[in-house]
Amino acid sequence: MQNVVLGIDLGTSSVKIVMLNKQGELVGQCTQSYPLIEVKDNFVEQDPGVWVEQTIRGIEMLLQQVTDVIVEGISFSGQMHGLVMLSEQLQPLRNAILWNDTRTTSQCRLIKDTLGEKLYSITKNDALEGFTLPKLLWVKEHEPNIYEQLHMFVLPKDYLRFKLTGELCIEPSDAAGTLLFDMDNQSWSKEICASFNIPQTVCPPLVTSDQLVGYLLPKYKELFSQNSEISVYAGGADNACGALGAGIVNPRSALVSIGTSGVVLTPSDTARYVGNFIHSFSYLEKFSNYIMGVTLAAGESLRWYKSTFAPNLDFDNLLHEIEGIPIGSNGLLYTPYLFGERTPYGDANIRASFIGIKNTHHRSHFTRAIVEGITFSLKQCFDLLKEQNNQIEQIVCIGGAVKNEIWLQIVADIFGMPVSKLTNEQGPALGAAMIAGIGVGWFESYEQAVSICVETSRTLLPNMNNHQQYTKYFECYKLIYSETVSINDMLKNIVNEV
Ligand SMILES: Nc1ncnc2c1ncn2[C@@H]1O[C@H](COP(=O)(O)OP(=O)(O)O)[C@@H](O)[C@H]1O
Ligand SMILES: O=C(CO)[C@@H](O)[C@H](O)COP(=O)(O)O
Repeated sequence: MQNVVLGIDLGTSSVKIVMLNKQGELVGQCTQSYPLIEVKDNFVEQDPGVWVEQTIRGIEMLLQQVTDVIVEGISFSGQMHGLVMLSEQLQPLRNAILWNDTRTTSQCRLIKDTLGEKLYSITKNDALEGFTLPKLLWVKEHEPNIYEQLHMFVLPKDYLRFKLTGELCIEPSDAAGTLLFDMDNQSWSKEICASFNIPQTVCPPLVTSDQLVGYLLPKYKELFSQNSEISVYAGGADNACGALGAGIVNPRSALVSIGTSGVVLTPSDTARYVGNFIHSFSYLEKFSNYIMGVTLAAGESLRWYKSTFAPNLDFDNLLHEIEGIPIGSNGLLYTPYLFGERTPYGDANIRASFIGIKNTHHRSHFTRAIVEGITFSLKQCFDLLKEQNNQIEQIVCIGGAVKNEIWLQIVADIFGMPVSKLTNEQGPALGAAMIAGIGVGWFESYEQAVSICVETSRTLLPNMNNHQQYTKYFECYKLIYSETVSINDMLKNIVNEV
């Protein structure tokens, strides 16, 4: 019998559950997928009930694989910003509206016009379509009968935790992504709530990430063959947990996460507005912060491309064919703007392009261009973070894409820096398990948890010849946005007219 904790990461494409022991070893892991509900352009939703069902299914599967364990605690990580609206009976009033849903451009304009400079001084962020407040205002405007029934909103992992414990709360790393949070005071902003006539009672109670918030409800505890209670700790936003799970605890390192979204993140001493659509959010410890750039459709670009043009191949076979293709895909460039883009453009209208197609290009050139384009987009984020933090000397890469070493080498070559991968690339779920480990008293601090649980498995060095070639392509890549922005605006108008 060994004692373990569980980390549950409610990702966009799937829930990942890991089981961690006190020595920092993963003794089991399991993934369960769920679909996006894309009702129309710019609308991306999920059914919160499915998150709960798939999590329970995942726990059951994990307990079949790994027996003879006593689970001491559980904690959570989750996709950020998603709006889950609860009625007075604490039932979801509609599907969750996700972080990559960009229907809220006019609500973002309203937020900027109403708050002016206060938006930046209070939230330290721009008003972006993916954040939670614009979503609330969209529902208020377009579905007033639903908005009237709102008792409280929560974010995805907070809903899942609520269903498993009966306790409702949120913690600063996710509250920071709502645009209703006062970053300096680490509290809900009375001023922002009042500006939009939002009663502060709809904001969930704030706790800290490693705080004990309740126990697993009896009907779920029955899944585990143990008598002792299972303690539940709040957890954090997926990018904060991913950074913890990757050992990013000081500004000398940066995280590159390539999941559905792409993220480049580095810790920051202060909470401050940066500009260029760099996000500035709370990390897991009180008054700790990070800054990050986000590519909306990173892994999602490859998923979309594979399902549309190579549905019968798995990711490994699809990516295998890019090995023989030259750097720059023989002059083919891709911009990953399937949902619009956050950093550095903050533009929900822009759409993806392939530029430079010629009759000698085969599918494998397109596949390589997709991978290179996603990575160029992350390099743009990285360059902006470097302007803020010139101490970065180490990059750790996590997320689904890390399964492929060809892609990881492309990251090292485009960034021109060594890139490390971890023994366990499930960064956010590991980070959540580490929070549970701190909660149950196994680890004294986040730093100690990192030293026990995080292990680099391999560091890929950049090929500087390749980097130089990529630098030329990168200069072309950066021009595509400004060259295509007005075409995409025209196209949007035509589509809307038809
Ligand atoms: N074997 C693989 N090789 C390269 N990329 C992969 C592989 N498997 C999955 N991916 C990429 O990882 C993405 C999913 O990453 P993941 O971290 O699970 O996302 P999320 O946390 O958003 O659910 C997929 O969309 C795909 O682009
Ligand atoms: O919106 C953001 C960050 O601001 C996304 O990074 C989401 O948090 C989803 O993450 P993944 O599911 O892609 O890991």
